[in-house]
Amino acid sequence: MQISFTKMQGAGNDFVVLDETRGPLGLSAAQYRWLADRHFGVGADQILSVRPAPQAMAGQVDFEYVIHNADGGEVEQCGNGARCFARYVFDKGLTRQSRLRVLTKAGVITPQLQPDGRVTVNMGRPRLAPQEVPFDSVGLTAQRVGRADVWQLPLQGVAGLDAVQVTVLSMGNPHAVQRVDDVASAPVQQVGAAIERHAAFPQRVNAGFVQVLARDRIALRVFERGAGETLACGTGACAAVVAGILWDALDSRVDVVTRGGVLTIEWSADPACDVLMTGPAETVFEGTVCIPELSD
Ligand SMILES: N[C@H](CCC[C@H](N)C(=O)O)C(=O)O
Repeated sequence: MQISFTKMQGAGNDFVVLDETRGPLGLSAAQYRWLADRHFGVGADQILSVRPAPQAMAGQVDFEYVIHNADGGEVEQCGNGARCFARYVFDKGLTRQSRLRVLTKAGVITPQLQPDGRVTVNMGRPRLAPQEVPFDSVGLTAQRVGRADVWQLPLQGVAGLDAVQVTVLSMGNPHAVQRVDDVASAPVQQVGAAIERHAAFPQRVNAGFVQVLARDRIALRVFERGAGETLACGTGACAAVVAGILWDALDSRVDVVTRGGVLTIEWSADPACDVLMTGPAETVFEGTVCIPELSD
């Protein structure tokens, strides 16, 4: 199947963007995996599909945004992708609005294009209850740090660790966030992979590693569910700042330094309040590719 695509990146988290406004391409999980493959396909952390608003929500939302991880699995939310989504539909002339209502599996988000080229997205409120993540806490113990539960997550001797201490929350997708002294030397590959597939997370999880640099600045690395470590994770940055504020370690506006760039996250510390994320969104190149017939 010959298709056109646009390659984009937001703080180094990279995407293949597909225009499905004239109808779905009907790709299989194996074909999403092929598109994401950095050797046999195009290469990306996630595949983003731009679809029209569902008929049932005409007038309530402007577009539907569907996300697949590099492993081919569909997921609820992607923050860096949301900024690229907004940049894409505006630059392609699919909208003349600079503020959009975008339907995702996790609900409606509202990206806003900024005059300086960055994009601000209202990512909705954080979900803190274990069952909303989902996180199976049966048999696990937690201690309170500030206003957060910090769970003792047993590991079978991974990287010489018997356990890690994580705060667990959802930004529509699941996150387990731990504080480390130095992100550069943190065992992200080994420990991140063990957390991603830990039995306490029935739908797996994104594993964040946070170093607090100041009350308004953190460094962050994320081992993403279905993609491995990425240069940046937008929902991971939101989750890390929410956790840090609940730990009483951060103020309400935080610059998140990732390996691919800086994101700015704002949250007022009220669980009923939405999280705002601001960051870059860039088009890298346009292309066409012939996707092989691959079934799951
Ligand atoms: N790996 C994530 C989806 C992509 C999130 C990330 N790229 C972002 O910018 O939020 C998950 O499985 O929930």
